[in-house]
Amino acid sequence: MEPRLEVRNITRAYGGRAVVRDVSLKVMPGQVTCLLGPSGCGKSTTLRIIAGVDRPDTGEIRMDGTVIVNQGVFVPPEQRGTGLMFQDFALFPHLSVFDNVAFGLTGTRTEKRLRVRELLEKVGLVRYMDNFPHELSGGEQQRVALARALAPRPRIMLMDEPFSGLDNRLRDGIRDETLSILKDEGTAVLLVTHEPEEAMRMADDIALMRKGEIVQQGAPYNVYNAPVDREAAAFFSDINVIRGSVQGLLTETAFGKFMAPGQADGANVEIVIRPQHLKIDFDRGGQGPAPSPEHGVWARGIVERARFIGKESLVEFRMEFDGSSLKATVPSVFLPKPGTPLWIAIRRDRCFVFPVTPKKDWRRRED
Ligand SMILES: Nc1ncnc2c1ncn2[C@@H]1O[C@H](COP(=O)(O)OP(=O)(O)OP(=O)(O)O)[C@@H](O)[C@H]1O
Repeated sequence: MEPRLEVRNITRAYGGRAVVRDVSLKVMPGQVTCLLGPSGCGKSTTLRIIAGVDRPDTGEIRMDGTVIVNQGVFVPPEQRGTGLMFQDFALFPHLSVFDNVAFGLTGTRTEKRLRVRELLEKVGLVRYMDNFPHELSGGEQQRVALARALAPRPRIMLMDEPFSGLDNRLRDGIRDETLSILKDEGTAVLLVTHEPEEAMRMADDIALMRKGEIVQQGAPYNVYNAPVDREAAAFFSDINVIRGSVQGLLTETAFGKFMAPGQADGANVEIVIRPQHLKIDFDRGGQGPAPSPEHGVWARGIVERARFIGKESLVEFRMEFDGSSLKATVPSVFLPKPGTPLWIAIRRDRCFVFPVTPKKDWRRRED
């Protein structure tokens, strides 16, 4: 199938600093693709280039196979068939809800009326048709903005952090509602967000961006469960990191041996594991549980802190073998006292082994 949108190798620099580097991505018809990454990584610039309000220095963009941007071609924004929705959704304050939604529509009066009604029914706001934006709540205004953007049946919706201005309590509901309307309309969507939870909730496909580059693109399940590197893993959740060096394709650690395929002897590696994939067991008089193929060797840690964080408990340990700290999450309420010795094992099927990279927290804003 032909992609609805295909971006090929676009780059963009401001004042000599590259903010979009060789970005390629595809959005398939009817699919929601999330461009996910920390603040400042170049997501909005990429979206602006696709919308046509900025131009790439190099690269090409195609819509349904037709070139809309390259070195010799530049289709103006209004001819691209894109719908736009931003955090600041800016309805026209002097126009009624009906006229806001009808704004970009062409056709006869009857055709326009039918389309506006259809969309206002979908977003559940027919009764506010004659009201003005200031008479609506933030969530309702958001729904009008969605109806307005969808009214001319765009080939693709470009959405830049459209939910970040909304109250936390409203946000999940509005996200789900928006997604079902987008799916119902069969619109392809490229949605920019810095929130992994939002991307996991909305996307059929996630393009993970960092420092101007797409580092991984795939289904949410794959991006979460098969991250390309430690930073990609850390972008979605807290992680634990255990270090080791490789001998004969294996890394020896306090938790036993781990496979390190493709790594040379002497290479330093990091074993990355999410807190929900640590196993905890009781001290049993200082013996701990016996090793098993699934869990490998158990290691003893001392509880430093335990907190209930809603649905699960987060327990922090100081490990006896090297004084490092590890975090484990446990479903429901499990609040051992600080100082309690417990044993920890690692789910072998859920850890990732990566070559050592310099330490950096990608959730922070990039300079
Ligand atoms: N018109 C511009 N002139 C100069 N620098 C710019 C311009 N637009 C963006 N930048 C810089 O490019 C980098 C990427 O910005 P961009 O807005 O694309 O990032 P982002 O990932 O969308 O971040 P955020 O979520 O904070 O908007 C930033 O360092 C920003 O300061």
